[in-house]
Amino acid sequence: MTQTERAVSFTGVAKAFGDICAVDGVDLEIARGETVALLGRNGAGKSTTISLLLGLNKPDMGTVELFDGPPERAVRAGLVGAMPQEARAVPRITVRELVSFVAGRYPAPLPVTGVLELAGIAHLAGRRVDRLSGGQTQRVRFAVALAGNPSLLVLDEPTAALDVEARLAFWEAMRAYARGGRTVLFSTHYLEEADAHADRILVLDRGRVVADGTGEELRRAAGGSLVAFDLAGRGTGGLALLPGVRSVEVRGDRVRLRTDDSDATVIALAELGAIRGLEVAPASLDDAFLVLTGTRGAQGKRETV
Ligand SMILES: Nc1ncnc2c1ncn2[C@@H]1O[C@H](COP(=O)(O)OP(=O)(O)OP(=O)(O)O)[C@@H](O)[C@H]1O
Repeated sequence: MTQTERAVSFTGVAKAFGDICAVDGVDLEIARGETVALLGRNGAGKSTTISLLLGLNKPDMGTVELFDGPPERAVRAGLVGAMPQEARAVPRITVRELVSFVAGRYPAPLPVTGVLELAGIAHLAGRRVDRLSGGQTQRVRFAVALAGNPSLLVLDEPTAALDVEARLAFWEAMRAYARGGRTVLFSTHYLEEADAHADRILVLDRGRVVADGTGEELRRAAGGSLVAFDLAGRGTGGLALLPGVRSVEVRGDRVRLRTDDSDATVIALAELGAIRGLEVAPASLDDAFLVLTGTRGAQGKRETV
């Protein structure tokens, strides 16, 4: 990636809080125009990564760059719009006043009315920001992030507290914004959201990037298919050595094989006569996530996908 194509760059970035290594040697690059999901469990390091990216926190080691300079410079230049997880409540001002205030601090903001419409809060324009519901507050935070018409939009768990309808409207607005060539980074716990709305998914676990690719690539990296069958009294010896098999999981009398080559695995099982209750299914993204984060199967390294 050349300098001019790069929006975000982390090189060997680490950040600890006391004994807790929140971010543990992260290298990553995000190109301009990409929509990237930062996916991970609670405590994986997503918010810390985002605060380092925004220059709100300093790394103990390594370098963070936005648009090939320090984050503070990009933020000062109005290139970044953010929606941090914890928004400070500003008492007594209205939604329109807040969005206008934020827009006024950027060199080339979007029209305030347009922002309110895009964030689905035009009907709340006159309401006080400290008297909104959780979902309404979340949409105001989105409007705040959009207000300056930033080149890079950073959203920490943007759909938390949103109901189904608001969630759909949010993603539509986010995609409309991204279509204009802007770069978007959002964090989420939800695999489906990451898969549906990002060009690329970075899976973070214990402060490290353990996988980086599209949803499809993640599924493949975690082992393409699952083959299940009934043991019917036979042993499990040798199953791990069958062609394609990556892991063997036994639950009661049923075995689940994760395999890179389900055809070869099924043929080998047929030769052993182990076909009672045979089922073949593609690995789900949930499943891939559990493998990649080491919750299921042994996996500690970054998957190159
Ligand atoms: N200010 C802080 N002081 C001490 N520990 C912190 C601080 N901020 C984060 N941590 C710890 O660093 C780790 C990573 O936290 P972080 O908030 O980045 O995770 P996350 O992936 O955003 O989690 P969540 O999905 O729950 O929001 C956690 O173990 C957390 O307890």
